[in-house]
Amino acid sequence: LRQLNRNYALTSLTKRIKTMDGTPLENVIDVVGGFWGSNFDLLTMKRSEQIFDYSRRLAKTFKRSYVQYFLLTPVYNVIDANDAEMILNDSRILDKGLLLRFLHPFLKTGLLTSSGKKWHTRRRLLTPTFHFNILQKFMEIFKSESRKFIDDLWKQIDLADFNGSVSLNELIPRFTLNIICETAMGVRLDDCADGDEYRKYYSRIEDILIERLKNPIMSFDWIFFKFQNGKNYLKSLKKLHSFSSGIIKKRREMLEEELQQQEFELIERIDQDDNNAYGKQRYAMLDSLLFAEKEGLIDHRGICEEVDTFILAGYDTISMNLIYALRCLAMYPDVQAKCYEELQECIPEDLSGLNMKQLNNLKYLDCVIRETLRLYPSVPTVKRECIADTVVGGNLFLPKRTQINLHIYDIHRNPKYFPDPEVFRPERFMSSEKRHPYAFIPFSVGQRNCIGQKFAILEIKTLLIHILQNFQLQSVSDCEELKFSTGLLLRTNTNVKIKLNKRN
Ligand code: HEM
Repeated sequence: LRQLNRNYALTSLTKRIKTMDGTPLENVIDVVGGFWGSNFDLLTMKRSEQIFDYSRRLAKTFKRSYVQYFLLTPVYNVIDANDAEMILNDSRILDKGLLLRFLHPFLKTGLLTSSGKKWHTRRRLLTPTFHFNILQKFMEIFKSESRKFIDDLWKQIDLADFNGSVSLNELIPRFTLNIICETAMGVRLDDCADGDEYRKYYSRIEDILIERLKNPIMSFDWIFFKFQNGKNYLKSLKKLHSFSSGIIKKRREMLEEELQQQEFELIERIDQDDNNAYGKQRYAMLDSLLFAEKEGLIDHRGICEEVDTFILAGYDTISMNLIYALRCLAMYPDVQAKCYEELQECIPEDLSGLNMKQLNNLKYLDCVIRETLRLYPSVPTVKRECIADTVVGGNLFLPKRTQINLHIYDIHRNPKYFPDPEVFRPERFMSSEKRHPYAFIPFSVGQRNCIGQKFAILEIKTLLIHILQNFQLQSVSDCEELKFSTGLLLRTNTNVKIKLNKRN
Protein backbone atom coordinates (compact mmCIF):
# COMPACT_ATOMS: atom_id res chain seq x y z
CA LEU A 1 0.00 0.00 0.00
CA ARG A 2 2.84 2.36 0.91
CA GLN A 3 4.46 1.68 -2.49
CA LEU A 4 1.12 2.23 -4.23
CA ASN A 5 0.64 5.52 -2.39
CA ARG A 6 4.14 6.61 -3.42
CA ASN A 7 3.32 6.23 -7.11
CA TYR A 8 -0.39 7.06 -7.19
CA ALA A 9 -2.54 9.83 -5.73
CA LEU A 10 -5.10 7.21 -4.74
CA THR A 11 -8.10 9.42 -3.99
CA SER A 12 -7.60 11.21 -7.31
CA LEU A 13 -7.11 7.94 -9.20
CA THR A 14 -3.99 9.19 -10.93
CA LYS A 15 -0.26 8.66 -11.06
CA ARG A 16 1.86 11.07 -9.03
CA ILE A 17 4.25 13.71 -10.29
CA LYS A 18 7.64 12.78 -8.79
CA THR A 19 11.37 13.27 -9.08
CA MET A 20 13.41 10.79 -11.09
CA ASP A 21 16.32 10.68 -8.64
CA GLY A 22 14.11 9.92 -5.63
CA THR A 23 14.50 13.34 -3.94
CA PRO A 24 11.28 14.05 -2.00
CA LEU A 25 9.07 16.09 -4.33
CA GLU A 26 8.51 18.68 -1.60
CA ASN A 27 12.21 19.58 -1.80
CA VAL A 28 11.76 20.67 -5.39
CA ILE A 29 8.19 21.80 -5.70
CA ASP A 30 5.15 22.30 -3.44
CA VAL A 31 2.19 19.94 -3.28
CA VAL A 32 -1.32 21.18 -2.47
CA GLY A 33 -4.03 19.18 -0.74
CA GLY A 34 -3.93 16.29 1.68
CA PHE A 35 -5.57 12.89 1.50
CA TRP A 36 -8.34 14.00 -0.90
CA GLY A 37 -5.99 15.91 -3.18
CA SER A 38 -7.64 19.01 -4.65
CA ASN A 39 -10.74 17.13 -5.81
CA PHE A 40 -13.14 19.28 -3.87
CA ASP A 41 -11.21 22.56 -3.64
CA LEU A 42 -13.23 24.35 -6.29
CA LEU A 43 -16.55 22.62 -5.81
CA THR A 44 -17.76 24.93 -3.05
CA MET A 45 -16.69 28.13 -4.78
CA LYS A 46 -19.81 29.89 -5.95
CA ARG A 47 -18.24 32.83 -7.73
CA SER A 48 -15.45 32.79 -10.32
CA GLU A 49 -13.57 35.52 -8.37
CA GLN A 50 -13.07 32.91 -5.64
CA ILE A 51 -11.33 30.56 -8.09
CA PHE A 52 -9.13 33.39 -9.28
CA ASP A 53 -8.20 34.39 -5.72
CA TYR A 54 -7.58 30.76 -4.76
CA SER A 55 -4.85 30.41 -7.42
CA ARG A 56 -3.30 33.73 -6.39
CA ARG A 57 -3.26 32.66 -2.74
CA LEU A 58 -1.43 29.45 -3.64
CA ALA A 59 1.14 31.38 -5.69
CA LYS A 60 1.71 33.86 -2.84
CA THR A 61 1.98 31.07 -0.26
CA PHE A 62 4.40 28.83 -2.15
CA LYS A 63 6.39 31.36 -4.16
CA ARG A 64 7.42 28.51 -6.46
CA SER A 65 5.67 26.19 -8.90
CA TYR A 66 3.31 23.66 -7.28
CA VAL A 67 1.37 20.45 -7.89
CA GLN A 68 -2.30 19.55 -7.36
CA TYR A 69 -4.32 16.38 -7.92
CA PHE A 70 -7.85 16.48 -9.30
CA LEU A 71 -9.87 13.48 -10.37
CA LEU A 72 -7.74 11.57 -12.92
CA THR A 73 -5.43 14.54 -13.49
CA PRO A 74 -2.19 15.67 -11.89
CA VAL A 75 -1.83 19.44 -12.35
CA TYR A 76 1.55 21.17 -12.56
CA ASN A 77 1.16 24.90 -11.85
CA VAL A 78 4.02 27.02 -13.16
CA ILE A 79 4.60 30.41 -11.55
CA ASP A 80 8.33 30.80 -12.16
CA ALA A 81 10.08 32.05 -15.35
CA ASN A 82 12.69 29.25 -15.27
CA ASP A 83 9.97 26.60 -15.20
CA ALA A 84 8.04 28.47 -17.91
CA GLU A 85 11.14 28.40 -20.11
CA MET A 86 11.51 24.66 -19.52
CA ILE A 87 7.87 23.98 -20.52
CA LEU A 88 7.49 26.42 -23.41
CA ASN A 89 10.72 25.23 -25.05
CA ASP A 90 9.80 21.57 -24.84
CA SER A 91 8.58 20.42 -28.26
CA ARG A 92 6.93 17.34 -26.66
CA ILE A 93 4.50 19.56 -24.75
CA LEU A 94 2.52 21.40 -27.43
CA ASP A 95 -0.94 19.99 -26.75
CA LYS A 96 -3.51 22.18 -25.02
CA GLY A 97 -5.11 21.16 -21.75
CA LEU A 98 -8.55 20.17 -20.55
CA LEU A 99 -10.15 23.65 -20.60
CA LEU A 100 -9.30 24.08 -24.26
CA ARG A 101 -10.65 20.61 -24.92
CA PHE A 102 -13.94 21.80 -23.43
CA LEU A 103 -13.88 24.35 -26.29
CA HIS A 104 -13.77 21.66 -28.99
CA PRO A 105 -17.53 21.68 -29.63
CA PHE A 106 -17.14 25.42 -30.33
CA LEU A 107 -13.79 25.68 -32.15
CA LYS A 108 -13.37 22.02 -33.13
CA THR A 109 -9.65 21.77 -33.77
CA GLY A 110 -8.62 25.14 -35.20
CA LEU A 111 -5.18 26.65 -34.78
CA LEU A 112 -5.62 27.35 -31.06
CA THR A 113 -6.90 23.91 -30.10
CA SER A 114 -5.33 21.54 -32.65
CA SER A 115 -2.09 19.62 -32.30
CA GLY A 116 0.42 17.52 -34.24
CA LYS A 117 0.54 17.56 -38.03
CA LYS A 118 -2.78 19.37 -38.39
CA TRP A 119 -1.54 22.27 -36.25
CA HIS A 120 1.75 22.44 -38.19
CA THR A 121 0.00 22.58 -41.59
CA ARG A 122 -2.49 25.22 -40.43
CA ARG A 123 0.19 27.36 -38.80
CA ARG A 124 2.16 27.28 -42.04
CA LEU A 125 -0.92 28.23 -44.04
CA LEU A 126 -1.97 31.05 -41.71
CA THR A 127 1.33 32.67 -40.70
CA PRO A 128 1.68 34.64 -43.98
CA THR A 129 -1.81 36.12 -43.50
CA PHE A 130 -0.34 38.36 -40.75
CA HIS A 131 2.65 39.44 -42.86
CA PHE A 132 3.92 43.02 -42.55
CA ASN A 133 2.42 44.04 -45.92
CA ILE A 134 -1.02 42.80 -44.94
CA LEU A 135 -0.83 44.54 -41.57
CA GLN A 136 0.02 47.72 -43.43
CA LYS A 137 -3.25 47.42 -45.41
CA PHE A 138 -5.13 46.75 -42.18
CA MET A 139 -3.92 50.10 -40.83
CA GLU A 140 -6.56 51.84 -42.96
CA ILE A 141 -9.29 49.78 -41.26
CA PHE A 142 -7.82 50.37 -37.78
CA LYS A 143 -7.92 54.12 -38.48
CA SER A 144 -11.39 54.26 -40.01
CA GLU A 145 -12.88 52.15 -37.18
CA SER A 146 -11.06 54.32 -34.60
CA ARG A 147 -12.51 57.47 -36.18
CA LYS A 148 -15.96 55.90 -36.08
CA PHE A 149 -15.41 55.00 -32.42
CA ILE A 150 -14.45 58.59 -31.59
CA ASP A 151 -17.43 60.01 -33.52
CA ASP A 152 -19.76 57.71 -31.55
CA LEU A 153 -18.17 58.85 -28.29
CA TRP A 154 -18.59 62.52 -29.20
CA LYS A 155 -22.26 61.85 -29.96
CA GLN A 156 -22.72 60.01 -26.66
CA ILE A 157 -21.09 62.79 -24.68
CA ASP A 158 -23.22 65.44 -26.38
CA LEU A 159 -26.43 63.72 -25.32
CA ALA A 160 -28.40 65.66 -22.72
CA ASP A 161 -28.67 62.69 -20.35
CA PHE A 162 -24.94 61.79 -20.46
CA ASN A 163 -23.85 61.12 -16.87
CA GLY A 164 -20.12 61.82 -17.33
CA SER A 165 -18.70 58.29 -17.43
CA VAL A 166 -18.59 55.55 -20.05
CA SER A 167 -18.57 51.81 -19.53
CA LEU A 168 -15.56 50.45 -21.42
CA ASN A 169 -16.81 46.85 -21.36
CA GLU A 170 -19.76 47.89 -23.49
CA LEU A 171 -17.92 50.13 -25.97
CA ILE A 172 -14.57 48.49 -26.61
CA PRO A 173 -15.57 44.89 -27.56
CA ARG A 174 -17.93 46.25 -30.22
CA PHE A 175 -14.97 48.07 -31.76
CA THR A 176 -12.58 45.09 -31.62
CA LEU A 177 -15.14 42.60 -32.98
CA ASN A 178 -15.83 44.92 -35.95
CA ILE A 179 -12.11 45.13 -36.62
CA ILE A 180 -11.31 41.41 -36.60
CA CYS A 181 -14.25 40.78 -38.95
CA GLU A 182 -13.37 43.59 -41.33
CA THR A 183 -9.64 42.79 -41.45
CA ALA A 184 -9.02 39.06 -41.15
CA MET A 185 -12.44 38.08 -42.55
CA GLY A 186 -12.89 40.89 -45.09
CA VAL A 187 -16.53 41.44 -44.06
CA ARG A 188 -18.14 44.46 -42.41
CA LEU A 189 -20.44 43.38 -39.61
CA ASP A 190 -23.10 45.98 -40.51
CA ASP A 191 -23.58 44.02 -43.72
CA CYS A 192 -24.30 40.59 -42.34
CA ALA A 193 -24.36 39.81 -38.65
CA ASP A 194 -25.21 40.97 -35.17
CA GLY A 195 -22.03 41.42 -33.14
CA ASP A 196 -23.90 42.24 -29.91
CA GLU A 197 -25.65 38.88 -30.03
CA TYR A 198 -22.34 37.11 -30.67
CA ARG A 199 -20.81 38.73 -27.59
CA LYS A 200 -23.81 37.82 -25.43
CA TYR A 201 -23.65 34.11 -26.31
CA TYR A 202 -19.86 34.00 -26.13
CA SER A 203 -20.03 35.34 -22.60
CA ARG A 204 -22.56 32.62 -21.68
CA ILE A 205 -20.25 29.93 -23.02
CA GLU A 206 -17.37 31.26 -20.94
CA ASP A 207 -19.47 31.22 -17.75
CA ILE A 208 -20.57 27.64 -18.39
CA LEU A 209 -16.97 26.53 -19.02
CA ILE A 210 -15.88 27.87 -15.64
CA GLU A 211 -18.80 26.13 -13.93
CA ARG A 212 -17.72 22.92 -15.65
CA LEU A 213 -14.15 23.32 -14.49
CA LYS A 214 -15.20 23.40 -10.83
CA ASN A 215 -16.60 19.90 -10.82
CA PRO A 216 -14.22 17.11 -11.92
CA ILE A 217 -17.18 14.81 -12.68
CA MET A 218 -18.29 17.25 -15.38
CA SER A 219 -15.07 16.74 -17.29
CA PHE A 220 -16.73 13.71 -18.87
CA ASP A 221 -18.70 14.83 -21.95
CA TRP A 222 -21.29 12.10 -21.57
CA ILE A 223 -22.19 13.47 -18.12
CA PHE A 224 -21.84 17.20 -18.85
CA PHE A 225 -24.15 17.25 -21.87
CA LYS A 226 -26.91 15.49 -19.89
CA PHE A 227 -27.18 18.47 -17.50
CA GLN A 228 -28.74 21.91 -18.05
CA ASN A 229 -25.36 23.62 -18.41
CA GLY A 230 -24.41 21.24 -21.20
CA LYS A 231 -27.70 21.89 -22.97
CA ASN A 232 -27.33 25.67 -22.62
CA TYR A 233 -23.79 25.37 -23.93
CA LEU A 234 -25.03 23.68 -27.11
CA LYS A 235 -27.80 26.28 -27.52
CA SER A 236 -25.30 29.15 -27.31
CA LEU A 237 -22.97 27.36 -29.71
CA LYS A 238 -25.69 27.32 -32.36
CA LYS A 239 -25.83 31.13 -32.22
CA LEU A 240 -22.05 31.51 -32.39
CA HIS A 241 -21.72 29.10 -35.31
CA SER A 242 -24.50 30.82 -37.20
CA PHE A 243 -22.62 34.14 -36.74
CA SER A 244 -19.40 32.75 -38.22
CA SER A 245 -21.24 30.86 -40.99
CA GLY A 246 -22.88 34.15 -41.99
CA ILE A 247 -19.46 35.75 -42.30
CA ILE A 248 -18.04 32.90 -44.40
CA LYS A 249 -21.10 32.89 -46.66
CA LYS A 250 -20.88 36.63 -47.18
CA ARG A 251 -17.16 36.59 -47.98
CA ARG A 252 -17.56 33.60 -50.30
CA GLU A 253 -20.20 35.50 -52.27
CA MET A 254 -18.09 38.66 -52.37
CA LEU A 255 -15.06 36.75 -53.58
CA GLU A 256 -17.01 34.86 -56.26
CA GLU A 257 -18.41 38.14 -57.52
CA GLU A 258 -14.96 39.66 -57.67
CA LEU A 259 -13.55 36.62 -59.44
CA GLN A 260 -16.35 36.63 -61.98
CA GLN A 261 -15.79 40.26 -62.81
CA GLN A 262 -12.05 39.61 -62.92
CA GLU A 263 -11.63 42.57 -60.61
CA PHE A 264 -9.13 41.45 -58.03
CA GLU A 265 -9.34 44.54 -55.92
CA LEU A 266 -8.96 42.72 -52.63
CA ILE A 267 -7.41 45.00 -50.07
CA GLU A 268 -5.19 42.13 -48.98
CA ARG A 269 -3.52 41.67 -52.34
CA ILE A 270 0.08 42.71 -52.72
CA ASP A 271 2.64 42.55 -55.52
CA GLN A 272 2.31 39.60 -57.89
CA ASP A 273 5.82 38.40 -57.19
CA ASP A 274 5.56 38.45 -53.39
CA ASN A 275 5.02 34.81 -52.55
CA ASN A 276 3.89 32.99 -49.44
CA ALA A 277 4.74 29.49 -48.23
CA TYR A 278 2.51 27.98 -50.92
CA GLY A 279 3.98 30.05 -53.75
CA LYS A 280 0.89 32.25 -54.06
CA GLN A 281 0.01 35.87 -53.49
CA ARG A 282 -0.64 36.85 -49.89
CA TYR A 283 -4.24 37.44 -48.82
CA ALA A 284 -5.91 38.17 -45.53
CA MET A 285 -6.95 35.20 -43.46
CA LEU A 286 -10.37 34.18 -44.77
CA ASP A 287 -9.45 34.81 -48.41
CA SER A 288 -6.33 32.68 -47.99
CA LEU A 289 -8.48 29.88 -46.62
CA LEU A 290 -11.01 30.18 -49.44
CA PHE A 291 -8.22 30.00 -52.02
CA ALA A 292 -6.64 27.09 -50.15
CA GLU A 293 -10.03 25.32 -50.32
CA LYS A 294 -10.01 25.60 -54.13
CA GLU A 295 -6.67 23.79 -54.10
CA GLY A 296 -7.90 21.08 -51.76
CA LEU A 297 -5.66 22.19 -48.88
CA ILE A 298 -8.59 22.74 -46.50
CA ASP A 299 -12.32 21.96 -46.53
CA HIS A 300 -15.38 23.97 -45.45
CA ARG A 301 -15.29 22.46 -41.96
CA GLY A 302 -11.65 23.53 -41.62
CA ILE A 303 -12.52 27.07 -42.70
CA CYS A 304 -15.29 27.22 -40.06
CA GLU A 305 -12.81 26.04 -37.39
CA GLU A 306 -10.36 28.80 -38.22
CA VAL A 307 -12.96 31.55 -38.54
CA ASP A 308 -14.39 30.64 -35.12
CA THR A 309 -10.87 30.47 -33.69
CA PHE A 310 -9.69 33.80 -35.05
CA ILE A 311 -12.83 35.68 -34.05
CA LEU A 312 -12.50 34.31 -30.52
CA ALA A 313 -8.73 34.83 -30.23
CA GLY A 314 -8.62 38.12 -32.07
CA TYR A 315 -11.22 40.36 -30.51
CA ASP A 316 -11.68 39.92 -26.77
CA THR A 317 -7.96 39.59 -25.99
CA ILE A 318 -7.49 43.07 -27.47
CA SER A 319 -10.65 44.40 -25.79
CA MET A 320 -9.41 43.44 -22.35
CA ASN A 321 -6.01 45.04 -22.92
CA LEU A 322 -7.62 48.26 -24.18
CA ILE A 323 -9.98 48.36 -21.21
CA TYR A 324 -7.13 47.98 -18.70
CA ALA A 325 -4.86 50.41 -20.57
CA LEU A 326 -7.54 53.12 -20.65
CA ARG A 327 -8.24 52.58 -16.97
CA CYS A 328 -4.53 52.94 -16.15
CA LEU A 329 -4.24 56.10 -18.25
CA ALA A 330 -7.25 57.52 -16.41
CA MET A 331 -5.82 56.57 -13.01
CA TYR A 332 -2.32 57.93 -13.62
CA PRO A 333 -2.58 61.48 -15.05
CA ASP A 334 1.22 61.86 -15.18
CA VAL A 335 1.52 58.77 -17.39
CA GLN A 336 -1.32 60.07 -19.55
CA ALA A 337 0.37 63.47 -19.87
CA LYS A 338 3.63 61.83 -20.98
CA CYS A 339 1.79 59.80 -23.62
CA TYR A 340 0.05 62.93 -24.88
CA GLU A 341 3.34 64.82 -25.03
CA GLU A 342 4.88 61.99 -27.05
CA LEU A 343 1.93 62.07 -29.44
CA GLN A 344 2.35 65.78 -30.00
CA GLU A 345 6.06 65.29 -30.70
CA CYS A 346 5.85 62.25 -32.98
CA ILE A 347 2.44 62.22 -34.66
CA PRO A 348 0.84 64.83 -36.93
CA GLU A 349 -2.46 66.24 -35.68
CA ASP A 350 -4.26 64.89 -38.74
CA LEU A 351 -4.33 61.15 -38.05
CA SER A 352 -5.51 60.17 -41.53
CA GLY A 353 -1.93 59.52 -42.67
CA LEU A 354 -0.95 57.58 -39.53
CA ASN A 355 1.34 54.68 -40.48
CA MET A 356 3.18 51.77 -38.88
CA LYS A 357 6.51 53.60 -38.79
CA GLN A 358 4.98 56.44 -36.75
CA LEU A 359 3.39 53.93 -34.39
CA ASN A 360 6.77 52.27 -33.87
CA ASN A 361 8.25 55.61 -32.82
CA LEU A 362 5.88 55.90 -29.84
CA LYS A 363 8.26 54.31 -27.33
CA TYR A 364 6.54 55.51 -24.17
CA LEU A 365 3.09 54.41 -25.33
CA ASP A 366 4.69 51.06 -26.08
CA CYS A 367 5.87 50.83 -22.46
CA VAL A 368 2.37 51.72 -21.22
CA ILE A 369 0.89 48.87 -23.27
CA ARG A 370 3.58 46.45 -22.05
CA GLU A 371 3.09 47.45 -18.43
CA THR A 372 -0.65 46.96 -18.86
CA LEU A 373 -0.04 43.51 -20.36
CA ARG A 374 2.28 42.72 -17.46
CA LEU A 375 -0.19 43.59 -14.73
CA TYR A 376 -3.29 42.53 -16.64
CA PRO A 377 -2.33 39.84 -19.17
CA SER A 378 -5.45 39.23 -21.29
CA VAL A 379 -4.60 35.51 -21.24
CA PRO A 380 -3.71 34.97 -17.56
CA THR A 381 -2.99 31.25 -17.89
CA VAL A 382 -1.70 29.15 -20.75
CA LYS A 383 -2.65 25.47 -20.65
CA ARG A 384 -0.76 22.41 -21.79
CA GLU A 385 -1.22 18.67 -21.42
CA CYS A 386 1.34 15.86 -21.45
CA ILE A 387 0.15 13.29 -23.98
CA ALA A 388 2.69 10.74 -22.70
CA ASP A 389 4.76 10.26 -19.55
CA THR A 390 7.33 13.08 -19.82
CA VAL A 391 10.46 13.98 -17.85
CA VAL A 392 11.15 17.72 -17.83
CA GLY A 393 14.27 19.51 -16.62
CA GLY A 394 16.04 16.14 -16.40
CA ASN A 395 14.40 15.20 -13.09
CA LEU A 396 10.68 16.03 -12.89
CA PHE A 397 8.40 13.17 -13.99
CA LEU A 398 5.04 14.33 -15.36
CA PRO A 399 2.69 11.38 -15.94
CA LYS A 400 0.56 11.12 -19.09
CA ARG A 401 -2.48 13.47 -18.87
CA THR A 402 -0.73 15.91 -16.51
CA GLN A 403 -2.35 19.32 -16.96
CA ILE A 404 0.10 22.21 -16.99
CA ASN A 405 -1.22 25.61 -15.96
CA LEU A 406 1.35 28.21 -16.86
CA HIS A 407 0.21 31.19 -14.80
CA ILE A 408 1.39 34.21 -16.81
CA TYR A 409 -0.39 36.44 -14.26
CA ASP A 410 1.75 35.17 -11.37
CA ILE A 411 5.01 35.14 -13.35
CA HIS A 412 4.39 38.80 -14.30
CA ARG A 413 3.87 39.73 -10.65
CA ASN A 414 6.89 37.90 -9.28
CA PRO A 415 9.07 40.40 -7.34
CA LYS A 416 12.15 38.45 -8.42
CA TYR A 417 11.66 39.79 -11.93
CA PHE A 418 9.68 42.98 -11.30
CA PRO A 419 10.44 44.93 -8.11
CA ASP A 420 7.25 46.42 -6.56
CA PRO A 421 5.28 44.15 -8.86
CA GLU A 422 1.85 45.60 -8.00
CA VAL A 423 2.90 49.14 -8.99
CA PHE A 424 1.97 50.41 -12.46
CA ARG A 425 5.26 51.83 -13.73
CA PRO A 426 5.70 51.88 -17.55
CA GLU A 427 9.26 53.21 -17.11
CA ARG A 428 10.41 49.74 -16.01
CA PHE A 429 10.24 48.76 -19.70
CA MET A 430 12.35 51.81 -20.71
CA SER A 431 15.42 50.69 -18.82
CA SER A 432 18.02 48.59 -20.61
CA GLU A 433 18.32 46.39 -17.53
CA LYS A 434 18.32 42.69 -18.47
CA ARG A 435 15.58 40.51 -17.08
CA HIS A 436 14.74 36.83 -17.45
CA PRO A 437 13.54 36.30 -21.06
CA TYR A 438 10.49 34.35 -19.80
CA ALA A 439 9.52 36.86 -17.09
CA PHE A 440 7.31 38.84 -19.48
CA ILE A 441 5.33 36.55 -21.80
CA PRO A 442 1.86 38.03 -22.48
CA PHE A 443 1.77 36.48 -25.98
CA SER A 444 3.43 33.25 -24.80
CA VAL A 445 6.73 32.13 -26.35
CA GLY A 446 7.90 29.24 -28.49
CA GLN A 447 6.20 27.33 -31.26
CA ARG A 448 2.68 28.04 -30.01
CA ASN A 449 3.09 31.74 -29.41
CA CYS A 450 0.43 34.22 -30.47
CA ILE A 451 0.15 34.54 -34.24
CA GLY A 452 -1.66 37.89 -33.91
CA GLN A 453 0.65 39.82 -31.58
CA LYS A 454 1.80 42.45 -34.10
CA PHE A 455 -1.78 42.90 -35.28
CA ALA A 456 -2.83 43.37 -31.66
CA ILE A 457 -0.23 46.02 -30.82
CA LEU A 458 -1.02 48.03 -33.96
CA GLU A 459 -4.74 47.99 -33.28
CA ILE A 460 -4.30 48.89 -29.61
CA LYS A 461 -1.92 51.77 -30.38
CA THR A 462 -4.17 53.16 -33.14
CA LEU A 463 -7.24 53.37 -30.92
CA LEU A 464 -5.31 54.72 -27.91
CA ILE A 465 -3.83 57.49 -30.05
CA HIS A 466 -7.26 58.49 -31.36
CA ILE A 467 -8.72 58.55 -27.85
CA LEU A 468 -5.81 60.45 -26.30
CA GLN A 469 -5.87 63.04 -29.04
CA ASN A 470 -9.57 63.73 -28.51
CA PHE A 471 -10.11 63.23 -24.80
CA GLN A 472 -8.55 63.67 -21.41
CA LEU A 473 -9.26 60.56 -19.35
CA GLN A 474 -10.23 60.72 -15.72
CA SER A 475 -10.89 57.94 -13.25
CA VAL A 476 -14.23 57.50 -11.52
CA SER A 477 -14.44 57.35 -7.75
CA ASP A 478 -14.70 53.54 -7.30
CA CYS A 479 -11.76 52.96 -9.63
CA GLU A 480 -9.51 51.22 -7.07
CA GLU A 481 -11.79 48.26 -6.52
CA LEU A 482 -10.87 45.97 -9.37
CA LYS A 483 -11.74 42.35 -8.63
CA PHE A 484 -10.69 39.71 -11.14
CA SER A 485 -12.58 36.61 -12.01
CA THR A 486 -11.52 33.40 -13.71
CA GLY A 487 -12.51 33.04 -17.32
CA LEU A 488 -10.84 32.23 -20.59
CA LEU A 489 -9.44 35.75 -20.27
CA LEU A 490 -8.63 38.02 -17.34
CA ARG A 491 -12.04 39.44 -16.49
CA THR A 492 -13.30 41.88 -13.91
CA ASN A 493 -16.49 41.15 -12.01
CA THR A 494 -17.85 44.63 -12.73
CA ASN A 495 -17.68 46.86 -15.78
CA VAL A 496 -14.74 49.26 -15.93
CA LYS A 497 -15.82 52.89 -16.19
CA ILE A 498 -13.86 56.06 -16.86
CA LYS A 499 -14.70 59.74 -17.40
CA LEU A 500 -13.89 61.44 -20.68
CA ASN A 501 -13.37 65.18 -21.04
CA LYS A 502 -13.12 66.65 -24.51
CA ARG A 503 -9.77 68.22 -25.34
CA ASN A 504 -9.90 71.68 -26.86
C1 HEM B 1 -3.61 41.62 -26.54
C2 HEM B 1 -3.93 40.72 -27.42
C3 HEM B 1 -3.53 39.27 -27.39
C4 HEM B 1 -2.96 38.53 -26.39
C5 HEM B 1 -2.54 38.99 -25.00
C6 HEM B 1 -2.79 37.19 -26.90
C7 HEM B 1 -2.21 36.16 -26.20
C8 HEM B 1 -2.04 34.88 -26.71
C9 HEM B 1 -1.44 33.80 -25.99
C10 HEM B 1 -0.89 33.88 -24.57
C11 HEM B 1 -1.45 32.71 -26.80
C12 HEM B 1 -0.96 31.31 -26.46
C13 HEM B 1 -2.16 30.51 -26.02
C14 HEM B 1 -1.85 29.09 -25.71
O1 HEM B 1 -0.71 28.64 -25.78
O2 HEM B 1 -2.82 28.40 -25.37
C15 HEM B 1 -2.08 33.09 -28.03
C16 HEM B 1 -2.29 32.24 -29.09
C17 HEM B 1 -2.99 32.59 -30.22
N1 HEM B 1 -3.44 33.84 -30.55
FE1 HEM B 1 -3.26 35.51 -29.43
N2 HEM B 1 -3.30 37.14 -28.18
C18 HEM B 1 -3.74 38.39 -28.52
C19 HEM B 1 -4.28 38.76 -29.74
C20 HEM B 1 -4.51 37.93 -30.79
C21 HEM B 1 -5.05 38.32 -32.06
C22 HEM B 1 -5.40 39.76 -32.44
C23 HEM B 1 -5.17 37.20 -32.84
C24 HEM B 1 -5.68 37.04 -34.24
C25 HEM B 1 -5.88 38.02 -35.05
C26 HEM B 1 -4.70 36.08 -32.04
C27 HEM B 1 -4.69 34.78 -32.45
C28 HEM B 1 -4.11 33.76 -31.74
C29 HEM B 1 -4.09 32.38 -32.22
C30 HEM B 1 -4.74 31.84 -33.47
C31 HEM B 1 -3.38 31.65 -31.26
C32 HEM B 1 -3.02 30.16 -31.32
C33 HEM B 1 -1.66 30.03 -31.97
C34 HEM B 1 -1.17 28.60 -32.09
O3 HEM B 1 -1.43 27.78 -31.22
O4 HEM B 1 -0.48 28.34 -33.08
N3 HEM B 1 -4.29 36.57 -30.81
N4 HEM B 1 -2.43 34.42 -27.97
